Amino acid sequence: MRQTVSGSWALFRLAGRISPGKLTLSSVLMVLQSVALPLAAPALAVLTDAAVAGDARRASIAAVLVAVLVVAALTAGHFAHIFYFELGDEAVMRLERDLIGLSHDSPGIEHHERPEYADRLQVLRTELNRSGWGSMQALLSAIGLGVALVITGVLLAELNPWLLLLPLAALPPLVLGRRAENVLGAARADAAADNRRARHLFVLSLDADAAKELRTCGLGEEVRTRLRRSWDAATAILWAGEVRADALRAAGQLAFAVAYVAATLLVLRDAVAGQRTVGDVVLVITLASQVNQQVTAAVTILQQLQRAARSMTDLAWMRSLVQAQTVHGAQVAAPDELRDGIRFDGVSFTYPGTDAPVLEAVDLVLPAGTSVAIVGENGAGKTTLVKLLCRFYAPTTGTITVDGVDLHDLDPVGWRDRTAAGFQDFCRFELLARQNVGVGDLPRIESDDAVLGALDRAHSSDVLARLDDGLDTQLGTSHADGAQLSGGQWQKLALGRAMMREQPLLVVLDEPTSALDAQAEHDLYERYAAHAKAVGATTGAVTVLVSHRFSTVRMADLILVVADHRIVESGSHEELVALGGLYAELFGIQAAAYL
Ligand SMILES: Nc1ncnc2c1ncn2[C@@H]1O[C@H](COP(=O)(O)OP(=O)(O)OP(=O)(O)O)[C@@H](O)[C@H]1O
Repeated sequence: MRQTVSGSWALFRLAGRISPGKLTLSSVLMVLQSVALPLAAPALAVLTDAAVAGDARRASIAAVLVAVLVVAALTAGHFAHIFYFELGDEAVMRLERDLIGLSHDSPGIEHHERPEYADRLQVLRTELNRSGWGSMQALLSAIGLGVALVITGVLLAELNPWLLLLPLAALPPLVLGRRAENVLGAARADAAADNRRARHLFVLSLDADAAKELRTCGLGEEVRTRLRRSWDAATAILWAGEVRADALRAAGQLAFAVAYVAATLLVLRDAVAGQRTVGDVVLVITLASQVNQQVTAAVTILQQLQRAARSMTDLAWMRSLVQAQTVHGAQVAAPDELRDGIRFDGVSFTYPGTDAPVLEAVDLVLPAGTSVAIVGENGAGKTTLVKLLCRFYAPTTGTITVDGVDLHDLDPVGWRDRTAAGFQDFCRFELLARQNVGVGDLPRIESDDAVLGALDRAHSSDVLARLDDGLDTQLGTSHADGAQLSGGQWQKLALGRAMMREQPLLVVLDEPTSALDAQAEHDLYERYAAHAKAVGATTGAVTVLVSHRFSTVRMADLILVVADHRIVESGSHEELVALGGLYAELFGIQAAAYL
């Protein structure tokens, strides 16, 4: 309950920040809508008594009042809707902007890879899409409903205090209605397998690709028979569920009907005894039916608010997780060039939320101006090493220093500006071809010379030859006239992107050539090796390459073999082959496979 209150309050404050005027106006209109009907009931009672007494003037005034209140009830909500719809839309946009900020504004990516973060993000995205302005409606309705319940309660108590028990009688239809929903949900779950099978068979029957095999195997009738059987089975389960659900709903309504009649009789008895008027009987009849609706609305609104509050709490949790990664305090600017290189001293790393260390007490030196290859079996920790170098994570223990400065004291933005990176899971930016590559160095995104140079360094210029408008070609399926690229072509552009920065201190290539064939990768890395030497000579850049292809790896100045959470071997290709250890074994296996 505390979460619901604090979450609702957070939502209310958000609406207030967006537009205090719209919030006030829609709150007033919602309260008006909610109180109009309960207030119409006593007006109706006065109208009835005046009519019975033959007091035309009084009856006319009461009739006008009833009409005004009923019109207010019908229209105030409509006008409120216009304002809270805008408020809700703006709130969703702000929350989405918050989410985007959470995704991008931290130097690390730890939160992205935590299952709890991913779960909450998934729920939040669904909730924002699904409930949207509905949460805002629930919030404002709750305010109006609260006032309406108080008014109804006072009027009922004034008639007879026992009538305050009426809201309790509205609970059986509610509880049994929920049970009915569960029964239907269970029926839908039970029918899901047959439903899925039927849908699959239906799609199969219409599918152009399947048409050939269905004909050659003579499966047309068989598919139809199975489809009918699956539909029949699913429908029978759903039908049985519907019947049970309807019976439960009817039982609930019957329970309220009994209480409703009892309440009416209670006042009717007093009226017969002359203690109450006919108008009071009309009043109880009107209010009692409203109580049923109010209790149902209250429970629905409460559930909506609980969901909205959970979303606000999740968002706050995600915000605190991301803020914990935010760097505070003075930051050292990235050096203009590397003189010594990058050192790992006793670096251990365990992914947050897990127990097993991926790296343990790693000591290594990546000398300035060298190309370094990292090899090891799947899951050995190669990408983890790269992520630490890119400063996506902090080591659990130990330090990584860049020319003697702790990587975590370096300004993260400055370090990223001097990092060029190509990853296996690259992005497919659906932009113009020039921009797709140019985003690798944002200030030069529109520079043809820079983009063409990067593509050349990435050995990827051939992709342009196949694009109708060259660098001006729109890429991607989200555009009607967007060029469709193969996986390898997208990857080549991504490689070009990684080559955009001309003065990097760190070049990282983490299996960025998985969609290319062995020869293409080999040719490419020959270029990379030349490029690495060139930038190494000017900025002392370290080029780090992760690859499973030893023909490529052997070109590196230094090869690191990762196994058992450590660097188990390091040296040049010749040194490691001569050592006769794990590298020599892995190299031998791959060389034999290519013979
Ligand atoms: N975000 C994460 N959270 C928890 N564990 C992770 C995460 N990412 C990787 N791991 C684990 O860390 C270990 C090392 O993973 P890493 O991706 O560094 O291996 P790799 O050597 O690059 O493997 P591959 O050659 O298959 O790409 C694996 O056991 C993996 O399951």
